Formats: sequence, structure tokens, C-alpha cells
Amino acid sequence: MLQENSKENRIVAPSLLAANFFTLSTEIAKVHDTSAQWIHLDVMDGHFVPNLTFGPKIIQDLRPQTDRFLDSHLMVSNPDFLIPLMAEAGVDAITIHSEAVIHLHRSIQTIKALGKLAGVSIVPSTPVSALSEILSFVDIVLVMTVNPGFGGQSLIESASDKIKSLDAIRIKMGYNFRISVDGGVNSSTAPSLWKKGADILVTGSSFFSDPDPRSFTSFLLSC
Ligand SMILES: O=C(CO)[C@@H](O)[C@H](O)COP(=O)(O)O
Ligand SMILES: [Co+2]
Repeated sequence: MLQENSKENRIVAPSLLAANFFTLSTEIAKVHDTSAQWIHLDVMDGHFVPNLTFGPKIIQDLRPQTDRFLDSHLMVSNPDFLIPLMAEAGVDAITIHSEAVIHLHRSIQTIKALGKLAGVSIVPSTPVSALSEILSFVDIVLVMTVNPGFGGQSLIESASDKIKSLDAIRIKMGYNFRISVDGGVNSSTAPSLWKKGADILVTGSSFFSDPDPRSFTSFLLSC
């Protein structure tokens, strides 16, 4: 029988992808006005996904502006060269896609050796079974519930069912990874995502388009 994780351990991570990049200070102030504990940073290369965002320079400039945990999500074809640059820029966690690397174990060990939390992510078409050999080594499993590249898409229900499988595996095997869910998270989808076993909810467009992000975040943390 699967159990919902305790509410006290829930994390909400607003994704800067949905923020206005020209007024980032104001957008970060919005996050600071809420109880969201993490800031999610989507790094895209126009190759692994059909979109471009930002890289280490902006993150390095952001680092002294916030005490929030910086959760980076690398949607790039060759994350290995970027891992040390992201660490140097000051992120706290680095998540890479299992679909993007050949030597996933080596890349995860590199992230850990740099003192950062190491995460692995899967796109909606990748099954949980693809992660069987890496789950014991990672701190975060990021389940993409939309096809990566853009904010504002609707959550793919079948992809969210992977949360349940991952939760069952970690209970059975005694693994310590946290389950993060990314894509289409809003006040309607959040309750069932927590119920399925999510620990972290990433929210982009729903957070930044809400006139009251503080109440929105409180709702997510308590629903
Ligand atoms: O990684 C991604 C998109 O590829 C996400 O982190 C998005 O930023 C989520 O945006 P919403 O679906 O919440 O609008
Ligand atoms: Co993301």
C-alpha cells in the first residue's frame, strides 16, 4: 500500500522558465514572498530540446541574489561539459537526462564529486525501467510530465503514473532519492501528484501567472 509522504517534507520549486527574463529581480522577489523552498532552473540547448534558455552566467549572477536552493535541470545533449560550470555557478542540485548521456553512472558520480545533489530525469516516453541501474546512486528522480522544452503544457497523466512505480521501488529497495515532478503542475493536478508519492513539485506558468503566488504556493504545500 503506497502512502502519501508527510506534508512537512514537501517542496515547491517555481521554474524561472515562466518568469520575465528582463525583470528577473522582480520575479525572484515574487518567489521570496512565498514559502517556495527551491528555484528550478531550466537550461536548454536548442538541440536536446527545441528551445534555448540560459546558462551558467545568469545563474552565477543570480546566486548572490537568493538564499533559495537552486535546482538545475539540464535539457542539453552534452551535459558532461556543463556539469562543472553549473557547479561553479553555484547551483545546489544538477539533474541530467538519462536520454542525453551514454555513461550515466559516470556523469552522476561527477555531479556528486562536485558536492551537489545529483538528479536523473526521464521524458514521458522513457520507462522507469530505464533507470533501474542508477536509482541507488541518485538524490533526485525528475519525472517529466510534459515533453521538455516549453512551459504551459498540459500534464500527461500516464507519465505521472511513473511516480507510483518509483515510490514503490524506493520503499522496496530502501533507496533515498526524492521524486520531483515537472510539467503541467497546477492547483488541479498537484493533489494527485502528492498522493502518488511526489516530494517536489516544479511549477512554472501556474506560479508566475498567478496574481497571488504566495497563496498559490501555500495551497500547493497543503493540498
Ligand atoms: O523543464 C521544464 C519544461 O521543459 C519545466 O521546468 C517547465 O518550466 C514547467 O513549466 P510549466 O509546465 O509548469 O508551465
Ligand atoms: Co524543468
